[in-house]
Amino acid sequence: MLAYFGPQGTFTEQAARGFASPQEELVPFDTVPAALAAARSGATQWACVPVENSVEGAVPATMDALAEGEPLVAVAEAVLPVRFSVLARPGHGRVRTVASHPHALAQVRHWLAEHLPSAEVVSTASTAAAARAVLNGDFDAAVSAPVAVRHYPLEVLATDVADVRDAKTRFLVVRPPGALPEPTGHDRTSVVCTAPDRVGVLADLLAELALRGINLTRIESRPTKGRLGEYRFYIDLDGHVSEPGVGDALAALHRHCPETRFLGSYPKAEPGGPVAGNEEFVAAAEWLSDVRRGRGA
Ligand SMILES: O=C(O)C(=O)Cc1ccccc1
Repeated sequence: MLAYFGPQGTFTEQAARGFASPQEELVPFDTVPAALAAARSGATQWACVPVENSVEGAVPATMDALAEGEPLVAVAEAVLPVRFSVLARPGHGRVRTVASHPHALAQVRHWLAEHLPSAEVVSTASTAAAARAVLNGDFDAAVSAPVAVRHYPLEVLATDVADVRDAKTRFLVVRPPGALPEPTGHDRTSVVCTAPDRVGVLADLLAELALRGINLTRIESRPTKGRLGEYRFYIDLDGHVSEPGVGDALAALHRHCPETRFLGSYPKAEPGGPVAGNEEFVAAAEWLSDVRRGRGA
């Protein structure tokens, strides 16, 4: 069973269908924390959640829920293009209210200003929650994933709506810690480090990656919600924890930030980006091991 951020008809459902085998049961949850809780408790084996968008950035609910509570580890990612459909009840009158997930609304602001300038814009928990609410008569229109019309009998007012062409959203499939996916040569590793309050800690973290030739693909900070000024750094980098250079770098991050949580090493959805010179790390580790055993110099 695979939990996903629902209800039925979200972009996340679309992403989850890409991972799941045809016989896998997909179970919708109305919030990201609820989908993750299902995987944590063992009610489902996995959970699929949105993590970031190329236009709006991180999905805070996912970031916070992965850094807190029982650990979960990503085993796969998916990147989906996002274009929206605007849906309304058949035979609707003037559109006075339009609803969607905040990430969706942020990506259609110009379209709304041009086509529905007087409509009140309302945030909902997800794009599909907005479609469901339109069906229930709570709002007049929803900005939804194109698949939503398969689940909710609504009229399509517009398709292919997006202020920014080629916007993409990245999703993760997570599960409790277990055997890691095998390295593929095009992997990503995610960690979250809670930074101790000292001078230069962020520079130290970045230097550990740079001096090993490791490509940082993302860094985000979020408050820990404990003390003002206390932050977590979410770091994504190219490579797999089983590679010596990446493993070395993660150990170094842990030395700087004892509160470092491993969030997974998994194949990248879109291969590319420089790969660190793994062979040099392997050769250096073998050389060191020989030296230590008195077999080399
Ligand atoms: O609400 C959804 O459909 C989601 O899966 C989250 C989301 C919202 C906006 C763009 C991409 C994903």
